[in-house]
Amino acid sequence: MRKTAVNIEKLSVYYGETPAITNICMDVEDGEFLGIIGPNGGGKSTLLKSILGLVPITTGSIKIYNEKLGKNKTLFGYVPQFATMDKNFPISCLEVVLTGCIKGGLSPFFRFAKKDRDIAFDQLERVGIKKLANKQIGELSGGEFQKMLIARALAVNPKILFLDEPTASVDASSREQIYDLLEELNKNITIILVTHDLMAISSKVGRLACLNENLVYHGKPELNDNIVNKLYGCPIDLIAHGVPHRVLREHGEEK
Ligand SMILES: Nc1ncnc2c1ncn2[C@@H]1O[C@H](COP(=O)(O)OP(=O)(O)OP(=O)(O)O)[C@@H](O)[C@H]1O
Repeated sequence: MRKTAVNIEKLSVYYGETPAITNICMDVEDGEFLGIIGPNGGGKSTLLKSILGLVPITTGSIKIYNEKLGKNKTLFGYVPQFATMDKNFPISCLEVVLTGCIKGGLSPFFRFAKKDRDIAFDQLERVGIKKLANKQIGELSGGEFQKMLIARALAVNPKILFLDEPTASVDASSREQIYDLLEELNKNITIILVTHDLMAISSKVGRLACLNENLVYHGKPELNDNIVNKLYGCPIDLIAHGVPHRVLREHGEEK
């Protein structure tokens, strides 16, 4: 039987008086590829950040490999939303990946060890962009930029990789490459992916969590009308396995 990588019990997170997620109970198995979907503001990023220990839990608990949260952050790799990084910042692709190797802060004359540079090069190779190591990040395409962020997250040799909308700003071919890369990485790493990409999700992930403040659905990546309506509050075009699954009603259209 597989170990439980993440165990979430009755989790609620409030920002002040505002609930972001309420009463979430969910397990993620070791080696799983979990997709999290839901409408804007549905609490997806908050769920990721609470597992990562980046936002305080209001009530409930999270355990990582059966240990209390906070004891084992080194197990985590995190690819944040694209928009959170300034592409004009003067830093090379390799240097960004090296920041993933920093442990315990920087001193004034800090230099990366050769070992760290080797790790960074290895991770760039793993994601297929080693030749771009010395390029400034402003010169990278959207897809290359995302691969660089994945390489940075891999530099800590994580057991669980968290990604927050890694395909949001990339073209169709880069999106496919990123999903192929995640599929390959999932052979050794548990993956938890937040996405709005319903087209890809059903064919790529092992299980799906649908979040709209509450956990609306958690199970096989097969969505039906009922779940979609509960989740988004309106019909949407849903495409599963690359084939039009069904065409749902337009907004405002009568039954
Ligand atoms: N730092 C914060 N302070 C106050 N409220 C916040 C904060 N971060 C998120 N929220 C609120 O919490 C709720 C959930 O937000 P969250 O970003 O987790 O949703 P999301 O599903 O990731 O959204 P999106 O798909 O738009 O990225 C929203 O109502 C949002 O406005």
